[in-house]
Parts: sequence; structure tokens; C-alpha cells
Amino acid sequence: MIRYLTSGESHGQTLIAIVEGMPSNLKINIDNINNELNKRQKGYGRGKRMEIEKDKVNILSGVRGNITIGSPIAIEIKNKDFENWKNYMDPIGDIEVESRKVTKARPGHADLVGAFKYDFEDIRNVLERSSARETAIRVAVGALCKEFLSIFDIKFTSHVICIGEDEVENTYKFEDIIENVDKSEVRCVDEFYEERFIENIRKAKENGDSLGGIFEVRIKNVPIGIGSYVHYDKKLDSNLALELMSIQGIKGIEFGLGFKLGKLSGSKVQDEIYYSQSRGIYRQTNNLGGIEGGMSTGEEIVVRCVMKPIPTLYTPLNSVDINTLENYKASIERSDNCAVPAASVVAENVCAFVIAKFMMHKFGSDNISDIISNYKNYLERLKSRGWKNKL
Ligand SMILES: Cc1cc2nc3c(=O)[nH]c(=O)nc-3n(C[C@H](O)[C@H](O)[C@H](O)COP(=O)(O)O)c2cc1C
Ligand SMILES: C=C(O[C@@H]1CC(C(=O)O)=C[C@@H](OP(=O)(O)O)[C@H]1O)C(=O)O
Repeated sequence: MIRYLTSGESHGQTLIAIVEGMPSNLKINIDNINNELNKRQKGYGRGKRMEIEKDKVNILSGVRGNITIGSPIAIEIKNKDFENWKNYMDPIGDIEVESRKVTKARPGHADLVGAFKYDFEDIRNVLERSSARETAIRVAVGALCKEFLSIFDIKFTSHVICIGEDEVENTYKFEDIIENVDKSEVRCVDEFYEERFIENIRKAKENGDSLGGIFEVRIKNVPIGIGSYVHYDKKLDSNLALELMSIQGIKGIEFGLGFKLGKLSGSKVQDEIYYSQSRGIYRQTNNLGGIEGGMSTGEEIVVRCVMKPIPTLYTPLNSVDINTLENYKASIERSDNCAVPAASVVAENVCAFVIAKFMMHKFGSDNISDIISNYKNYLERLKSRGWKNKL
């Protein structure tokens, strides 16, 4: 079963991941991975750090001449900002602590609880790892998984549908999103709302404030029957929810019509099942977002996430110095004031890890050619049950 671990501090030397369980003989295009990293760094509302970093993945092992060899894959992304932080962040040797010490906890960040839990007088020891800098390496892992999933033509896209008080009203087709989303500064495909979102972020920044929002991830061509109803940890939706909720700042998730489902009657919601000779078994709606009973239905997977506003504010909130217990304003070094577009890229890629894991669980994980044979056999069997391959 594919799995990974990450390590790295926000201003440390490097971010690393070890991905274990990737099948052999998969061709990797490193440009695709770097392209995802580049997308994650963009978005109106990002702070000065993104002007310093130019994220590129380094593949250290587990791949020979662009082809995976089945052994663990070690990857890294170097932090360019480390040059400016060496004196404070070097793992070994004398470092300067006092001048970069953080003691005034930021409400909404991991600062206060992290310092108490791990017994630190310096919140830097918390913020270095709790920072969403870590999402860069998770995107690289997900992008590697996207390379695997491209064999089955499984595609991902995401777009921002709400920032601040404005929310996109139209529903967009997968093809329209994938074609237009990267042209937008806020990953919004609706031109009217794109302008509103930019303006909302600009105004919040002017007021020393921050914003959150909502984005949608769409996944196409996942075959029917990935995931299972038999056990809680085998459900596709529960696994996607775990990964998505682990992204810094994400506070809610919904599949398909999501929270609206609570207000609708059953007859308006369930995706009715039809059969015709030309189409085989099919649905006319996808209100449940492509998952029933923890399994993919073969329809597009549609999942939305809400991100809370960024906790670090340029007009800092009330807080307390964790060592002196005096009332102060919270700390600020540097910050994004909106990172919803970046989070949508992270979300796509963490979903790619989950889909890859489930594809491997169903079709095997030793080598690409066995996996493809198993996949074809499965689709062939389903044909005899009235299911036509919709890929
Ligand atoms: C891509 C991305 C960038 C972020 N940038 C910042 C930032 O610049 N400043 C900040 O305070 N929080 C930022 N956050 C959010 C915090 O990391 C997050 O709120 C914090 O770790 C606490 O976790 P929680 O909100 O999930 O409880 C960012 C999150 C993401 C996904
Ligand atoms: C570094 C990234 O995001 C960072 C996430 C982050 C946080 O608190 O989560 C705080 C900021 O860090 P810094 O103080 O170094 O500017 C962001 O820039 C990144 O996304 O690559």
C-alpha cells in the first residue's frame, strides 16, 4: 500500500518526503511535478515569501532515468529562504535564538497550544512545522501520484468559488475549468467573480485583515468501484476527507450537493439509475458527487472545502506573551492574506494520493503492466453486467 512521510521546517534547509509503494516501470515527467509546485505558489493574496521561493523537486532515489524501480522514492524541495535563516535554523552547531524568538501567540494558529503541549518557551519551534510551507512537499507527492493516474486518464482540476462574501453562482463543466483556471489570478473561472475576489482580497489587505473562502476539486474518469463500504477506513470519501481536512486552514468539506442535502427530500437528491443499450447503466444527475457507500460511482467526484481566513494579521489580534503572561498583540513577521487559490492546488494533489492508493489497492501495485492488465480485466467483467466503460 502506497504511503509517505514528510519532514522539514518552513525556514529549514529542505522539505523531504519518502514515498513507499509506487509501482515499478512508471515513467515520470518531472516538469509535470514542477508545474504543480509552481501553481501552488501563485494566487493573488500571497505574501513576500513566494517571491523568494522557486519550488522545484529533486528526486533523490527510487527512480532511474525517469522510470520508477519500485523502491522507496525520496524527494526534496529546498527552501531558498534558508540562506536568510541559517543562523537561526541550522540543525547542528550554535544558533541564535533570542532575536528570532516568538512569544506572542497568534490566535487561530498552532502557536499557543503547540507551545504548551511540547513545552516550548519559543513559539518558533511550533510555527516552523505547523506552517503550510509543508504543503509544497505534499503537492510533489500528489503530483507523482498524478503521473501514475494519467495512465488511466484520471484527471483533476479545482477552482475557487468563494472568497469573502461573494460566491460563484454558475456551475462549470470540467473541461471549462481545466482550460481556464490557470489563467485566473485567483483560480476562478467566472470572470465577474474573479474581479470581485481580487477586490475583496485587496480591501482586506488594505485593512490589515485576511480572508478565507471555498474551492471545489473535481476528479474525472475514476472507474466505478474504487473504495469499499465494508469498513470505515476503506471508504473513499472518508479517506479523501482525512487528507483534505489535514490541509492547514481547512474547516469543512462537502461532497456533491453537500450541506444543501440536509434541506432536500430524498426524491430530489438520489441519482436515479437508468439503462439503455447504447449507454449501458447510467445516471442523469450527480447530486452525491460521485461516491455512494464509500465507493466511486464512475461519475465525476465533486468535493468542496472551506478555508478559514489566514490567522496572521497585519493588524494583530489580542494575545498573551506565553512566558510573561502579559497581554499583548499577536506576533507578525510576514504573511499571506489569502491563500485559498494555493489551497485548491494542494487539495487536488492530496486527493491524487488517495485516488492512487485506492487504484493500487484494487488493481495491484507491483508494476505498471500487471496493473493495466487487471484494470482492463475488471472493465471487461463489468461490461457483461451492463456497465459500459465511460472513460
Ligand atoms: C497554502 C497555504 C498558505 C498559508 N499561508 C499562511 C500564512 O501566510 N500565514 C498564516 O498565518 N497562515 C497561513 N496558512 C494557514 C495556517 O497554516 C493554518 O491556519 C495554521 O497552520 C493552523 O491550522 P488550522 O487552521 O488548520 O487550525 C496557510 C495555509 C495554506 C494552505
Ligand atoms: C511558505 C509558504 O507559506 C507560508 C505559510 C505560513 C503559515 O503560517 O502557514 C506562513 C508564511 O510563512 P513565512 O512567514 O515564511 O512567509 C507563508 O509564506 C508556502 O506556502 O510555501
